[in-house]
Amino acid sequence: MRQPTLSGPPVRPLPVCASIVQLGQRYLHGAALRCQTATTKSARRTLTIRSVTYTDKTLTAFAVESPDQSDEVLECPTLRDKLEPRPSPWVINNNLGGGFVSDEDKVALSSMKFASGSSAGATCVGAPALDGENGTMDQVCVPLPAWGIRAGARETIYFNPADTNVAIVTCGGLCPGLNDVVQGLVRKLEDYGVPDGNILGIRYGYKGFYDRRHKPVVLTRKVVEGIQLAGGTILGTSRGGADIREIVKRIDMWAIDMLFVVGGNGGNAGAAAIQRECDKAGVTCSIISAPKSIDNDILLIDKCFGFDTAVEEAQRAIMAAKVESTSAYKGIGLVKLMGRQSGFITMQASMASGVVDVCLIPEVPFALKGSKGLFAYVEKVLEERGHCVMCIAEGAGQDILAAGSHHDTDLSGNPILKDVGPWMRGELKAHFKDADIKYIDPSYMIRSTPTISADRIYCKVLAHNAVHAAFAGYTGCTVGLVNTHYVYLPIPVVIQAPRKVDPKGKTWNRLRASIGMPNFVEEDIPAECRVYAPA
Ligand SMILES: Nc1ncnc2c1ncn2[C@@H]1O[C@H](COP(=O)(O)OP(=O)(O)O)[C@@H](O)[C@H]1O
Ligand SMILES: O=P(O)(O)OC[C@H]1O[C@](O)(COP(=O)(O)O)[C@@H](O)[C@@H]1O
Repeated sequence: MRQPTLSGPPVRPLPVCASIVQLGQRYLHGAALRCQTATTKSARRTLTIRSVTYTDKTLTAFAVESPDQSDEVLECPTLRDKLEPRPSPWVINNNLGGGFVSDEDKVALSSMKFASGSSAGATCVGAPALDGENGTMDQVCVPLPAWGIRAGARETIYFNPADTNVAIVTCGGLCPGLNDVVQGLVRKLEDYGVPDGNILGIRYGYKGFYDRRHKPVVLTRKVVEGIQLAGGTILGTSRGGADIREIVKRIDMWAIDMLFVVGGNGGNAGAAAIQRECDKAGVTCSIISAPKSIDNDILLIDKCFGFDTAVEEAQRAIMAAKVESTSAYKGIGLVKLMGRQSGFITMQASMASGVVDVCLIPEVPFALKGSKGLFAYVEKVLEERGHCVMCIAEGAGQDILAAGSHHDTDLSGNPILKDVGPWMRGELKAHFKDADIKYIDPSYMIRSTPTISADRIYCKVLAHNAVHAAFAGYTGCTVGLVNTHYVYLPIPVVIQAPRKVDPKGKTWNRLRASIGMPNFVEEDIPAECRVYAPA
């Protein structure tokens, strides 16, 4: 495995405060970044943190300090020293009677205390601070403080709503819930008192800031009425084209006070870069993100919006595969789902369905041939059950089908993978001559659907909390659900690497146990302990 390369100034060990892990050029921030931690405002410390590059095969987990031993908070930067404090418009009725969140409120970033590293699913127990010199390179343990900032409406705000100009942009691939978030942002901004005409929707992603063909549109409560009922994004989205200096020029020119970015790892890297450029150029604009990823690959947060909808929608394809495969002699139903480097949709959709026999994800390598290989197992399933349902993530098996070949990248720098679905169908056909193989690829159908109720609520709360964050004067900050509580997190912390399924974790283990699936490579688990050992 490739070793990390370090950049930035000489490093001293950091007891708290995350290090920035970069994935190749895509997340290259250049200089070392800074983040702040504090127990109290007076004790606020600024720590220089270094830049580290890991391979995208590395699993990143957080070594969170124990809440009973530390008061340290993972702080977000603020613009407060440049702004005038003023009372929230809801002070008069104590926020409709619900009260306000204090800046001193905090949420524990970890709700687990493992007895030891041998507890099921334990990660980073007793891990020394990150880096490649310590620990394995399979998992990087990034140290984090015990607490995060609690999200929500503050009693003191730092922008005058009547004079506030706002921009909203959606970036990257589609995901259910984009319209819900846009609607939630606009409604909450108007609730604060931002006037009609002051909220701009940027068209087709970041490039909409400066592409003359796509002028921004004005968003009002009326414009966003009912948009949550449709999939996609009314603003449009795109990959690539994030010219940060041009974007900051427009932010300055249009006197934008708040920018809301609805994006994934890439869009958030862009948001972090915009925040740094604003800082450098002396432009006072609060940059807040709502983390979006259908792959569910944002670190630290419980899940991304739209993920539950995607899992739900995937059921239709999996059920079709079940029906097709059971209706044929030696039927194999093969479903490919999205997931470039993270197999969350495939794993959870397989688990939910109760009909999947084989689940393949990018995080878990497999061999096709040999006594412990995939085909030997499918043979056994066909013999015993008469049919086989397989669910495969788009990033699975790339080490076999793309071995030695070069990956092109899309406009945002994401690898364009070899298409595992048709490849797997071909391999199955060649091996199982008399099997009836039906292949289903519902990828874009899944990402373009409107949200189910749970996601609809999640999107609203994320959007509302994003608006509260901006009015509270935070910047460079994202909103996420952590252990079921809403938290403000510094953007660089959650985009250090894509979040991945832990092959040794409980969720993957639970799936394997429930579908009775072995690993398809030699493994160090004793034979008698394997869930299923093909002869
Ligand atoms: N490291 C980066 N710095 C600045 N902008 C970036 C970076 N990575 C991606 N972007 C921009 O963010 C936008 C969305 O990125 P992309 O990877 O396509 O989707 P997502 O936000 O869903 O991960 C694109 O316009 C892309 O150019
Ligand atoms: O064809 P597109 O639009 O480039 O998208 C394909 C990719 O987008 C995703 O749906 C999500 O990607 P992002 O999070 O980068 O937007 C991946 O699962 C998939 O590999």
